[in-house]
Amino acid sequence: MTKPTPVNARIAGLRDLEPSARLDAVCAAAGLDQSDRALLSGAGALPLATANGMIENVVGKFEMPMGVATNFCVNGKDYLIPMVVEEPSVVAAASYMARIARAGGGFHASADDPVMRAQVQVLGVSDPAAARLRILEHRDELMALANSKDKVLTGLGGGCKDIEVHVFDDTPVGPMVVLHLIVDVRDAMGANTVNTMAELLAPKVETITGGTVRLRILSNLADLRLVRARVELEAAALDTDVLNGADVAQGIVEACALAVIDPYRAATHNKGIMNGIDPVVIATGNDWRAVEAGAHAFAARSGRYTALTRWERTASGGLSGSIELPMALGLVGGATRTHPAAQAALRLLKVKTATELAQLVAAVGLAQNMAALRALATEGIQRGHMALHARNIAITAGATGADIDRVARAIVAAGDITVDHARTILDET
Ligand SMILES: CC(C)(COP(=O)([O-])OP(=O)([O-])OC[C@H]1O[C@@H](n2cnc3c(N)ncnc32)[C@H](O)[C@@H]1OP(=O)([O-])[O-])[C@@H](O)C(=O)NCCC(=O)NCCSC(=O)C[C@@](C)(O)CC(=O)[O-]
Ligand SMILES: NC(=O)C1=CN([C@@H]2O[C@H](COP(=O)(O)OP(=O)(O)OC[C@H]3O[C@@H](n4cnc5c(N)ncnc54)[C@H](OP(=O)(O)O)[C@@H]3O)[C@@H](O)[C@H]2O)C=CC1
Repeated sequence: MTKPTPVNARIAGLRDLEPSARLDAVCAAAGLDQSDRALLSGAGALPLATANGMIENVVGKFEMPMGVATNFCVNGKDYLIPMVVEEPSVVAAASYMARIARAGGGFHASADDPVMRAQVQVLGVSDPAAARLRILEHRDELMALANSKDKVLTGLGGGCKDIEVHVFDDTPVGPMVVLHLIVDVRDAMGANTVNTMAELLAPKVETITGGTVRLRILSNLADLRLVRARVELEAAALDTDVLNGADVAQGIVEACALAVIDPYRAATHNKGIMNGIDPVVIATGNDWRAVEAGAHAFAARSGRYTALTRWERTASGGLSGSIELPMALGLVGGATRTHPAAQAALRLLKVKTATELAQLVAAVGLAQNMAALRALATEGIQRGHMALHARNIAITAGATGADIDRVARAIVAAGDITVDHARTILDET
């Protein structure tokens, strides 16, 4: 078997090319063929008949831009990152921080096994404490039943691995027993897989407990499927012509401190992290609502909503950043296999397992957070963000073709990035 060519994620000057030439450069760097090139370009990427098979009452398709973040090195391997997002400056910011990080060895990531929970809610149990023990006495039998249907998953080494029972003595509807199925879903996101198992077990659970089963559904708080990424930099890596790297590092640490203690800041801080995570989740056809729900529930797990990242100074005066959060992503199942462009995005990423994809996504989230904190702690968000948003403003004002960049440059130079000003410039020419 021939070894796949390693990707070089450092494509200098990509931003200066036209989209078509950029795509050529990306495909060349990743060794993708013409059919993947066509899918990534968006042309005919999702046939209407396929879209019609994905959701209900389909009337058409809604297009979004796909960009590619450069410079990412995670666990010593380079990756080009497809990002589907409507917000300017996100792809640039991720690429920028990945460029800084790669000089120090890039990001280091690790992940738990791909284990999800499904909940089976049991009501009307007169002896919940004893019912819990009766369920645990039947643990092996319940696990065998759960694993009896999905031979593909068990054949791959996945399947139900454990059972937990949680008892809530006092709820608005009386005592409640909640069984958790702990399932290794391998390369699936796993919702359909674990839901099928939970529904299969329900009659048996009713017999064991004497209660009535109501909900049988996965939990999006995928706290057994955590992913982690970290980055470490010398302070000098953050030096610029006008900024001292040590001051920037200290500013990032101080910015993070507010997000750790204050939910008002934590919500925005975590939104910035999801700016990096969601676009990759979407590009690969994964369920971003599930990832969002898991991230925010995890951020609030102590009872107080907090930041998903931590930024600290190292002993040598450098900067270290880390992130940990649930990450339920699949390479199979859901839309990952039905959307042709999602398949092409996965080929661009060259990930072999859902766990590898999760690690990458965490690294992008960390990079995005670093970019936002770096900007916020120094010049503020508006200079870099608004300079890129200026092209949106120019389009809103009616600019087309070459006028978009011309008008954007003019409103940035004038320091008046408004639709009114863009219209004035358009009217003058
Ligand atoms: C926007 C930058 C990167 C500009 O920063 P800059 O200093 O003007 O960038 P530069 O021109 O020196 O370029 C540096 C590198 O950035 C990348 N880059 C730079 N420009 C481009 C471009 N046009 N197209 C593609 N890549 C670009 C590119 O990698 C480039 O290196 P190269 O490869 O060229 O050698 C910087 O100001 C930044 O990182 N700002 C933060 C932006 C951000 O966080 N945006 C998210 C939206 S705001 C928000 O929603 C979240 C927030 C902020 O509220 C979260 C929070 O509060 O925590
Ligand atoms: N709360 C939530 O988040 C909910 C989300 N969803 C949706 O569920 C979907 C994801 O469910 P998911 O279970 O991942 O999808 P699927 O059921 O489509 O795919 C999983 C199945 O793929 C097969 N499979 C083949 N190869 C592998 C492999 N390498 N690793 C694992 N499984 C493999 C398995 O069995 P086999 O071949 O026998 O099928 C497995 O059961 C998403 O669309 C999501 O939006 C649904 C309900 C709730």
